[in-house]
Amino acid sequence: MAQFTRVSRSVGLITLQNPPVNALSAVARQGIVDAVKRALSDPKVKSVVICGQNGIFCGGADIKEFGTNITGPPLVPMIHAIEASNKPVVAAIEGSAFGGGLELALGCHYRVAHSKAKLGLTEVTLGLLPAAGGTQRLPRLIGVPAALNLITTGRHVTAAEALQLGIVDQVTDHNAVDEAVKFALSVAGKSLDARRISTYPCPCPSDVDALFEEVMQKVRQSARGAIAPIACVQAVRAAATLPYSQGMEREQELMATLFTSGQARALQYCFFAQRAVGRWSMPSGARWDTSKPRSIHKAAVIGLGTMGRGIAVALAQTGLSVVAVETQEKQFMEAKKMVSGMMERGAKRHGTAPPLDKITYSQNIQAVADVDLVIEAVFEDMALKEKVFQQLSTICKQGTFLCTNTSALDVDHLASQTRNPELVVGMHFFAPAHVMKLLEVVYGPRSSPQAVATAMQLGKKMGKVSVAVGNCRGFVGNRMLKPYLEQALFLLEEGATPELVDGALEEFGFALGVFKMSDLSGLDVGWKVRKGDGLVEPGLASGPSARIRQGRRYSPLGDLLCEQGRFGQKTGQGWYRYDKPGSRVPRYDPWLHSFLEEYRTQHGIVARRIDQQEVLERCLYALINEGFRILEDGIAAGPEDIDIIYVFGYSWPRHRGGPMFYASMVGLAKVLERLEHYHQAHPDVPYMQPCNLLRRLVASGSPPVHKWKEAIKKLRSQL
Ligand SMILES: CCC[C@H](O)CC(=O)SCCNC(=O)CCNC(=O)[C@H](O)C(C)(C)COP(=O)([O-])OP(=O)([O-])OC[C@H]1O[C@@H](n2cnc3c(N)ncnc32)[C@H](O)[C@@H]1OP(=O)([O-])[O-]
Repeated sequence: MAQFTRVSRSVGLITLQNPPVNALSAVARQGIVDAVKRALSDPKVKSVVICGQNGIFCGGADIKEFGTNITGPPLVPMIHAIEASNKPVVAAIEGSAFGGGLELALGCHYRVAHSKAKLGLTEVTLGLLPAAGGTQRLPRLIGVPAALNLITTGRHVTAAEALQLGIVDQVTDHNAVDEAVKFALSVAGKSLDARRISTYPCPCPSDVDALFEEVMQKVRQSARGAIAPIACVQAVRAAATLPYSQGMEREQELMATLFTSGQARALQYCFFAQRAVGRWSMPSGARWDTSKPRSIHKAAVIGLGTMGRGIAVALAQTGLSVVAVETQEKQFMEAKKMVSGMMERGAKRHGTAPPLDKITYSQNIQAVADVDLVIEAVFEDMALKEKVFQQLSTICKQGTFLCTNTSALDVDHLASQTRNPELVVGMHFFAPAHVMKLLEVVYGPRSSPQAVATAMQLGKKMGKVSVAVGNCRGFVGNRMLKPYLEQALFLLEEGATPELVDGALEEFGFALGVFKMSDLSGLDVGWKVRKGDGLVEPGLASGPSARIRQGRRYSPLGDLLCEQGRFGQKTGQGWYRYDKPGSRVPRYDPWLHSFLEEYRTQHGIVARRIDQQEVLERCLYALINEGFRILEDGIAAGPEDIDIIYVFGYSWPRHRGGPMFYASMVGLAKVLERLEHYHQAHPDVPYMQPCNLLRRLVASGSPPVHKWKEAIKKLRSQL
């Protein structure tokens, strides 16, 4: 797991060999300890280089070991031994040096990085802190403010930035290992007194207390309830205020608390779930590893509204040639300007040239004749989309994949409008499409595995986290959102306020509560859908029967707001009041509160006190219950798919691991009991009726979330 060789006569080369990312597993650590001993005891070796095989230095501690009985030599003494060595040790950093990997490099006396390498203390993203001396060495090397920034965010820095910050000593475009060997030869025999970072004083601004207070306040605000970023600040504070050995003790103490926390489990689950969704499968048995994608060189976007513009930018930024089609003159002119602006701003942020020449614009749909893939993003109207798919089917060359960006409509019905339904899939982007990471790839019963594989691969190329899901109304994300939104409205009817509901959800960790989110997306969007579904009735009848539609409880509150022209931020009024149309800061609106009171009086509802616990249970368990139905229906292959969709597309707090993981943490029996309780209290709300799958999982002993897929398969086979 770590190979020792002697190169250039006097350099001991230690190569980490633990594919795919050279993680520091027990065996790898033992390999390093043995190789270092050998290098130090070999009189022919005058200096040492540590590198990783296959162009990657080290992905850090082995995350798979966490939660198990960890054996093998611990990291901290191993790194101390390297730092204490009397022969210079140089880290040759290629690919990535993350977490414990960078901590290992910081224990070396010098660091040489390839120009394409990325470095970072990423532990915070896994609910941890850099506990192999990272919180104590990095501030000593680059100063407290810069170290705080890196450690509390876990962000990756390029080799160039690492050089500028002083993390690495040299950056090369050539082979980093060869350069590190040359470097090692040049420093052999030199004094190492000034190269052991743990002996450095910690450069600190004069007013340490004020600095940490300010940072802590910022971190608390952005952490949304996550505990690791706060522990990171506390550990760096120890570096700034205590001698190294005491700082290390504090680092270990803080890590001990984080290591066994539910948040760390949730974040590590998300890490693996994000990778697991790439290994998609379809009910037909088609899979990621047996389905070959086709390469896409030229793509088209039809419809340049908000979504279409974002999709066109995302495609062009990937390097594809894009044909952007908009038939309406006004929208066409506006979109051209907006798309160029978006690309210029993106390029400025990344210090690159905007890919303006990648996009050609047309007002004629015939312009898509020679593209490999089309993404339709016209208005969410089935008749309109049907027409577009019929046209595309005749215009496009043989074999062109036809994708729809619909957020809820029937993908299979659209496929039925074409000559080759197997080429049709959904590519459901989230707004703004060039920024948001999530992509739902929706397959219908006739979508070919190749069409799914191609959309998944294109999503990956665009930097998206793509999740393959089955076809149903709203797919996974929006289907689960419906009962969540519905409960929020029922809570208002019964006595809650938008402030109370949003407060509870934001305290749970959502970036925005449900009502602030609705104001941001526009209340008219759902109104149009409900009208289409025949749910909206004009005027305001009173009494309980006015709140039953299609045989189930219905709240017309959202419709009533829309009738008043209150569409949310865009009109300056919605569930909150805004200073002017387009403003983003929600303010308490006395009108809304009187409106709610009048509404309750009219319907004979006596407002009652509702607490945050009830808000969370009703909104979240209704959503989770629908998640179980989605699993039962086979629309999502496993809980990981649902959780990743919620974390990346719906701002579900990552440190709570996604709704299905959260349910497993709460306990399935408890979720079931609360659903039963609320269903008894509200028998006219079918979403609250516990799903069969949930009952059966509880009956089978509530297996942990990573065993659900297997359990569901078994339960299905018993039917
Ligand atoms: C005492 C305290 C010590 C310390 O302070 C704590 C830490 O270091 S915490 C650690 C801090 N480190 C981090 O936060 C870095 C975490 N890792 C990464 O950010 C990316 O994996 C990396 C950029 C390295 C490569 O990206 P890429 O090229 O797109 O490749 P990919 O991402 O698809 O991964 C390929 C496969 O490797 C797997 N795997 C990966 N890393 C680890 C690991 N550490 N362990 C185990 N497995 C790991 C991954 O699951 C996947 O498996 P599979 O079965 O094929 O799905």
